[in-house]
Amino acid sequence: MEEPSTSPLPAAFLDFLKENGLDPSIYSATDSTPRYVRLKPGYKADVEEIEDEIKCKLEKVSWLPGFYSLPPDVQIAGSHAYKTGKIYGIDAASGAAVTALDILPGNHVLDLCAAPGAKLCMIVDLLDGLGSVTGVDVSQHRLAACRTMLQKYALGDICRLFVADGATFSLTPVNVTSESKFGESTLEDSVDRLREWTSRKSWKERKKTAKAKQTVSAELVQSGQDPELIFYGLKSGVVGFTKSEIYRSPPENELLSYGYDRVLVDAECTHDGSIKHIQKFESWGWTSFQRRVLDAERTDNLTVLQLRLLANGFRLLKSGGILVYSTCSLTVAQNEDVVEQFLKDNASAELQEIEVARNWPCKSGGIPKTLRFDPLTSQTSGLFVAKFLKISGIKKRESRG
Ligand SMILES: C[S@@+](CC[C@H](N)C(=O)[O-])C[C@H]1O[C@@H](n2cnc3c(N)ncnc32)[C@H](O)[C@@H]1O
Repeated sequence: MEEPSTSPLPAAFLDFLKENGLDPSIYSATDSTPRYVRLKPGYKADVEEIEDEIKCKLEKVSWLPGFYSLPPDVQIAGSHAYKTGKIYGIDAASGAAVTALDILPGNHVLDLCAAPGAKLCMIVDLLDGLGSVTGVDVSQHRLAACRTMLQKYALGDICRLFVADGATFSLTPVNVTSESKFGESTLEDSVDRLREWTSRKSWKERKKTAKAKQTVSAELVQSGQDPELIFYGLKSGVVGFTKSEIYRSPPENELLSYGYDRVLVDAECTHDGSIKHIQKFESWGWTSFQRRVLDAERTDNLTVLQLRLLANGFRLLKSGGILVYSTCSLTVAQNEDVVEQFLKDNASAELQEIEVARNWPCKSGGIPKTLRFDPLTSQTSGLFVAKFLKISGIKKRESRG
């Protein structure tokens, strides 16, 4: 039996903070950190009604359009507004990371670590029905939760979701090369074109799922396995295409023209910036916390994964496109060190100032232009954010003189 913790922060976590040079006082305001909701566009007129229902005022977040804060103890999950998708819970720092992407309607966006999907929903809202979103996650059950969320908020139309390893995912956005795709196919395969997505599975698929359930490791996609398309909306560019057209990986040089306009790499991390996540271990057990968060070998593997995710997301970005890298860890190893190594490896990556961040309540990261949100400074969950532009290598050398 584990000893119940008396301190708000367990000793093991304090050691972790010390080892990583992080000041524990950033968590001192955790109990008063508000919770945040985003109002689905089009429901502004319903704010008063929502306030009446949850018996609490929705305070506008002055620096983030569409966001409202609530006292931390207010429950929204049972409310009609939540159940009908008028509001959804998303931390303001997460909203900031999505805002940094400068999304424009019509953009083709890749979300490389998409589940459970709060940021993906916000991305879809910002696209206003134009463009597409490709969500990728290695975890089947987490991505299934993302699919449920898209359906609940009626946001699935322009989305497709793949269970895949984001470090090797290679599919380009839909529609961009649609003419050439159709051009390559023959009349014979018109019968194989994908129809509207349905949750009803064919006998073959049911058999495959049942088999996968027998193996625990099958829940996470294995490296080298084909991406599994688990959802697509009517306007996501999948309907009417054949599988081979959708699964076509273009040559590397085509990516500069036909890659994604925007890529979000909200990478897997130790989640140490999210005290809510850390506190879950109170019930899960601090022994598993040691194993799942603090283990040095796991952290080393994580930083390798983060760099691979970032590099692959950037590879899939078109020239002139924007990538945002974020983690809810506050360690230098998972943030600034990853960014530094990535910039060394990628001559066409230019770290960008996040212009809209001028009035955001956050600090600069250890590398100029990067940002750090923490509970004390920002009244949000902890988050690191870095924004990159993809330029041509030649231009970068010129601009450095
Ligand atoms: C910080 S969470 C993402 C949160 C999500 N962006 C959101 O806003 O709800 C990190 C995610 O990365 C996923 N992940 C871990 N390894 C991955 C990999 N190799 N490829 C893709 N996703 C991965 C995890 O399953 C997890 O869902």
